[in-house]
Amino acid sequence: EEEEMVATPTLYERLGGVNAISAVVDEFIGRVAANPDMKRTFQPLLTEVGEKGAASPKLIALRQNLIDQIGEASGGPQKYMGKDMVTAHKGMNITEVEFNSLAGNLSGALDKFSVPATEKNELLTVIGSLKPSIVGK
Ligand code: HEM
Repeated sequence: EEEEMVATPTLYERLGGVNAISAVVDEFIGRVAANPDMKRTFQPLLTEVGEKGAASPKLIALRQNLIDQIGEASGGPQKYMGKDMVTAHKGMNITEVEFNSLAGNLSGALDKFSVPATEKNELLTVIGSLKPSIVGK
């Protein structure tokens, strides 16, 4: 009898690769920008985007960092080159309420693209695991 060697697709592949992840990140950023809970911490970024629009270097860097971070964390070829999560959020004193509000924006972005529950929960679990490095730093 022949043995079938079928590789289990990575979360990255099941999400649809870099194009699908980029679309989710763009939707996520739009939701975060419109979320009143995010105003406190994201004001400097929002101000720069107000001045420079889509050419804002902060916005461009954050978008790329998020694509790389989600790509790498889900098993894709990307390499996250941003700050570690503690350093990136140091001094912000991010609360659990703010963290959960942002996670809700990611969840909404995944729903917008009809990402199935299995993949959605896997990604939210990966992101949720970063909470101790982000809240209260
Ligand atoms: C799991 C959840 C989160 C992830 C994966 C995440 C990821 C990131 C990444 C990759 C950066 C860029 C780091 C760099 O510049 O090298 C960043 C910056 C930042 N994060 Fe988060 N973050 C999360 C949660 C939060 C929350 C809950 C808040 C606020 C309520 C927040 C506020 C910020 C702000 C204000 C910046 C700086 C943006 C700028 O460049 O102006 N983050 N985050």
